[in-house]
Amino acid sequence: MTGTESSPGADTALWPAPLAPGAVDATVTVPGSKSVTNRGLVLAALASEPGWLRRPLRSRDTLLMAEALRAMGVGIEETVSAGTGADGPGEAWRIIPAGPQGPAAVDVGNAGTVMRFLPPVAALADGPVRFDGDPRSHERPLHGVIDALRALGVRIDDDGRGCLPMTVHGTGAVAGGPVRIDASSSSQFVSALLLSAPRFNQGVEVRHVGSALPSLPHIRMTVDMLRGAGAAVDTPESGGEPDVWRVTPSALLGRDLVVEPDLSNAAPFLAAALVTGGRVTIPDWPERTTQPGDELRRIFTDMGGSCELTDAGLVFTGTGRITGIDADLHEVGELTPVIAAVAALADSESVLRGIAHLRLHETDRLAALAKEINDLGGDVTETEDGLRIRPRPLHGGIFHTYEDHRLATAAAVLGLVVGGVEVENVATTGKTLPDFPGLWTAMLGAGADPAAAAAVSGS
Ligand SMILES: O=C(O)C1=C[C@@H](OP(=O)(O)O)[C@@H](O)[C@H](O)C1
Ligand SMILES: C=C(OP(=O)(O)O)C(=O)O
Repeated sequence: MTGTESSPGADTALWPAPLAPGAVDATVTVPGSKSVTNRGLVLAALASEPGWLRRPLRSRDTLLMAEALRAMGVGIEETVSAGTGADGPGEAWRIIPAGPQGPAAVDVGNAGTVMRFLPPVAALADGPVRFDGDPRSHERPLHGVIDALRALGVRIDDDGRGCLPMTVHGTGAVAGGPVRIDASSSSQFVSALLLSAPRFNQGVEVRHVGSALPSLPHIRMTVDMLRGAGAAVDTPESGGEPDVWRVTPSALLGRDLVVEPDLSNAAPFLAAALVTGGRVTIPDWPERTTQPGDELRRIFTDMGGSCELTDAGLVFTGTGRITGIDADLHEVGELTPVIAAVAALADSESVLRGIAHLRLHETDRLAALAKEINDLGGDVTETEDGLRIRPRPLHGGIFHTYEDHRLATAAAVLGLVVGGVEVENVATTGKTLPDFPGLWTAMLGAGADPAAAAAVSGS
């Protein structure tokens, strides 16, 4: 497998988003979590014994992570497990730790998790590791990781902008110790340092200095998974200082981990129930999780739906009525595009706050959402830290996606109830969601007619 085989490239093809034939009523099995899969791969690669990842996400971001670890000498075998119950049947990856070794070359694509989580791993390699990726990877911030590793004694050659491309000159060991970083532009800086820290000679003490950290649930996920692999971690929530995390040096255990469904990628499917007044069931929704997507239960309930966690999974029901919200999405920023799409279809204004850092995601998500929804007749304005969305009747047209998977799924939600929405480069959803168009049309069943949407737009 390679990460590049599902690369979105500069695809300008248009996908006629299918109109919903009526109220959606479907069960949708959502593939595994990107964030859990990529943390699981890194921790397994640094462990002192082999481990398993079951039901891993197989998408561009996770295949790039696997390829990069292989390039550094880690063994990753893909098997199909025939077991029953929680551990099978299904795909399972066996990870055999080795190295890490250089020289190696890593293609990060546009995966934040790969470009941020792997430089500390490369610092432990016994040779140089070159990092490069999509053009957008040259613009996404990496200074928190670069500056921290340099402060910990690691040599890095870059062009001085705090971004890719760069080469990390691993020497086989990292001293570790205390480090201060400004992670206000991405929580992934903190997660990156913590994930490799058990293998640093002195572990690490990461102190965030700067304005508020985004995406705290993702840092909790990092801590939770580190502890699951046997690491000792002190956090602000476990009685430590605010904005300080400490990891003690230790061996990491090889785990047998079942990856939860990607709850952020459940967003468009739940939104389909909300905007069509239908019902969608997502099997295997965890009772407890660190995934930010769990907040969808509260957010989409506030927007007019209702949900119940049953033995069959999360059952989410819409009434057809959609209410605007005033919400701080600072901790759950990756949910924004789909929430913005739903808000554009609501019966009252929405204000989405606390998400200025989305300007540095796959694309400038605030600018892109405002432009694309407005081009369909909407009224979206950018605020200093988010979006103000005043619902207006929308019409069909091309929705550009800027190689951003979440822009494409947001457009599909609009297309359920707005005739003639055409989504540019829907293949970009492959960053985290394999075969999104297939899952989407299966959800809509036989009644969905993509041609109808294409006909309305005159394409
Ligand atoms: O650690 C992770 O797995 C992620 C952290 C968040 O990044 P930021 O803190 O950069 O927003 C999130 O948006 C991203 O999709 C995944
Ligand atoms: C911001 C995201 O991804 P990344 O891991 O590339 O930062 C995202 O998936 O919404």
